Amino acid sequence: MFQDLINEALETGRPYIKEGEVATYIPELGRADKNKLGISIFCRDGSRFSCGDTKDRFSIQSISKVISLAVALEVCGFDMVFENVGMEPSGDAFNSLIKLEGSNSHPYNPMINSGAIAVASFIEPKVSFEEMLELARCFCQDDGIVLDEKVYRSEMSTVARNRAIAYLLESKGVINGNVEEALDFYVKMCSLSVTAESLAGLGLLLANDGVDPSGKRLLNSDTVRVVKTIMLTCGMYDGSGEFAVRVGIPSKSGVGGGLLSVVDGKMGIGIYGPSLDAKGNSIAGRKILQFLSSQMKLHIFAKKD
Ligand SMILES: NC(=O)CC[C@H](N)C(=O)O
Repeated sequence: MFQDLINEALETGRPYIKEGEVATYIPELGRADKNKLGISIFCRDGSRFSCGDTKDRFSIQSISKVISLAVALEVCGFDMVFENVGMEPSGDAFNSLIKLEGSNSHPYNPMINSGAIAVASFIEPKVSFEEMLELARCFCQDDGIVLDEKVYRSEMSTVARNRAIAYLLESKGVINGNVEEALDFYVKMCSLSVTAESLAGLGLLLANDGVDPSGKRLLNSDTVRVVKTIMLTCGMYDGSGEFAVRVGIPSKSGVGGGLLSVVDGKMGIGIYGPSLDAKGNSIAGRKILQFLSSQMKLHIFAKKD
């Protein structure tokens, strides 16, 4: 029954694929097949449902900002992170540097590039990339996660804009360490290869207050609460407000086509759909989640009867 609903959700999203495009500003992402579509749902009771291209690997891109924020909160602490990065939606594109000029020069939030590059600079001296890779595997329950070297090299060859952001952050005193190391760390985190299933695993961890399916606590409760709140308000970039109204499930998108969603206390949802809308969010993914949210009353403010 639930499987039927998921199949139906996927088909509800599929017609929208043609209205979007795959990202091409990172050349390697332009090679993705725009027609791919898959959804995985991992529930707290241990049941798992999948439909479509849920085992295809793609780069996590901005969804890594969730992992990095969680690790930064654990390793550097709440105060250190939020003294340097805000918690407000920016209303601008994910790669914007407009609001970095002016009196309040801090990045608006950790879910956009400027904020995540700052967060990378906080973590990088304390946690190695190899350790982050291992953490990502644990959080997602997926030992198959590796650094996608092609995507990494491709992004590094077109990284000028993020490099500009990083140096602007240094000039404002937000980044104090080695800027190039922070940038490299950020791009490597974006280049982790995941599947819709890995994202469902990560979603379940967050839905379950930071406790993995074996009962082991991987993240503090406070960390998980903060991460989910920032996902709700800022996870879909300048589309976050409308998404919160229409779907109402804390989510994070990436330009690789991934979507991570957390139905609190219930389930983690992972979607792969590389055809993106103008804001860089999976276009079919949005529609799938909207369908599931209304059919299953998953909106955080859905009337419970
Ligand atoms: N929105 C995204 O997924 C952006 C991530 C990408 N690596 C970038 O920095 O541009």
